[in-house]
Amino acid sequence: MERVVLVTGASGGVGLALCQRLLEEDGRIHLCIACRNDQKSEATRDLILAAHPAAQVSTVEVDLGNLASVLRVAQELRCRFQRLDFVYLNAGIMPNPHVNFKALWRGLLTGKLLHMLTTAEGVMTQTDRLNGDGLQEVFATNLFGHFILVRQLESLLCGNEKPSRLIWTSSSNARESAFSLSDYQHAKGQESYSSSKYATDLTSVVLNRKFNNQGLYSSVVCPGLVMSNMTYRILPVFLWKLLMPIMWLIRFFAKTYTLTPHNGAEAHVWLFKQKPESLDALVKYHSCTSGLGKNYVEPRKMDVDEETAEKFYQKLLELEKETLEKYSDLLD
Ligand SMILES: NC(=O)C1=CN([C@@H]2O[C@H](COP(=O)(O)OP(=O)(O)OC[C@H]3O[C@@H](n4cnc5c(N)ncnc54)[C@H](OP(=O)(O)O)[C@@H]3O)[C@@H](O)[C@H]2O)C=CC1
Ligand SMILES: CC(C)=CCC[C@@H](C)[C@H]1CC[C@H]2C3=C(CC[C@]12C)[C@@]1(C)CCC(=O)[C@@H](C)[C@@H]1CC3
Repeated sequence: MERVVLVTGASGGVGLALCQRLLEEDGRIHLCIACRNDQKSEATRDLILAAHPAAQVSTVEVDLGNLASVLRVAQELRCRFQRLDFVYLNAGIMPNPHVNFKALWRGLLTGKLLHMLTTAEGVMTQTDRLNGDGLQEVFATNLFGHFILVRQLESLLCGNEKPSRLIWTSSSNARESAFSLSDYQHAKGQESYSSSKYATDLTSVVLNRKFNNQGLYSSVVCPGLVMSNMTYRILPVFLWKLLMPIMWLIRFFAKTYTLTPHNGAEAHVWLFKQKPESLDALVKYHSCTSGLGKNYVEPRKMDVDEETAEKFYQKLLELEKETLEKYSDLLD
């Protein structure tokens, strides 16, 4: 029986490249692409089929920043499939980004420039806002919508003959100092993206602890710095055009400057081929590209405190309970 693979954020960037690369690895998979609306789904499906005419590609529509939409798509997936083998939790946003060029300059003087260029630590801030569910938009889209999706799909992910896999697109921008248990949605700070990605790392660690014995394994990856819609929105186009030659040069020093979505999907594809039992739940798998363009994967231990992870998970469960009460009419 063919493996069923669900990819969120499949309409562009890393998600679309991942879909194409997965079909190059195994043309027999059933690929289910999740996009925000049916025009995007159809356009994405057509693009994928143009390169892989014999592929089995189906579509679902979900807005991960809208809990009613997440509950509806989970119900639809439960009706359509008996099992999901891989779920790539890849959709993500970084709204209203602001780059602090002075910090980069200071980084140059203090010898921290390379670290800043690869993690954006101290370089980037964002302005977040509340979404229609009354949640912080970045937390809701990058993490909580995906968390609810996973929980609603438990019957398709747990207790199968073969293990099922969750693969979260996190980031090397995930930082403990941007995250706080008392403000886990990051309403008060200006690093909502970093906080949401750290929260993703914590969630994956706990999901492994809770679900490995039911045959569900979770991993986190960082695609490296990829030029995608998300990154292009950070600076004006003319500035990116000026910076591009420098970025290609930086690649000789910074292996996480993968730059293209194809390269960025390296760790995702590598994980597709690994036995889950051989993976380390406390490791993030980074896509890397050498100066000469060779792709490879680098495992790096994550900076996560397991006690904080457990406390955060309890908070996610409380928020989940409130959500399910609010939307009880959408549940079976
Ligand atoms: N680019 C980079 O350098 C890095 C990216 N990442 C992560 O990689 C992932 C993919 O990003 P990337 O490919 O770069 O960026 P893109 O903006 O190209 O892709 C983001 C994808 O997420 C989808 N998406 C956004 N919001 C929602 C939503 N509310 N509901 C459903 N889908 C949504 C987008 O759909 P739509 O087309 O409708 O907008 C799009 O398909 C993200 O999680 C990002 O944080 C991590 C590290 C570095
Ligand atoms: C390359 C030069 C000389 C200037 C570009 C400055 C910034 C625009 C750039 C430096 C570090 C970059 C970076 C990201 C975005 C663009 C930068 C801030 C990310 C935050 C993109 C999303 C991620 O998840 C991170 C892994 C990236 C980290 C580095």
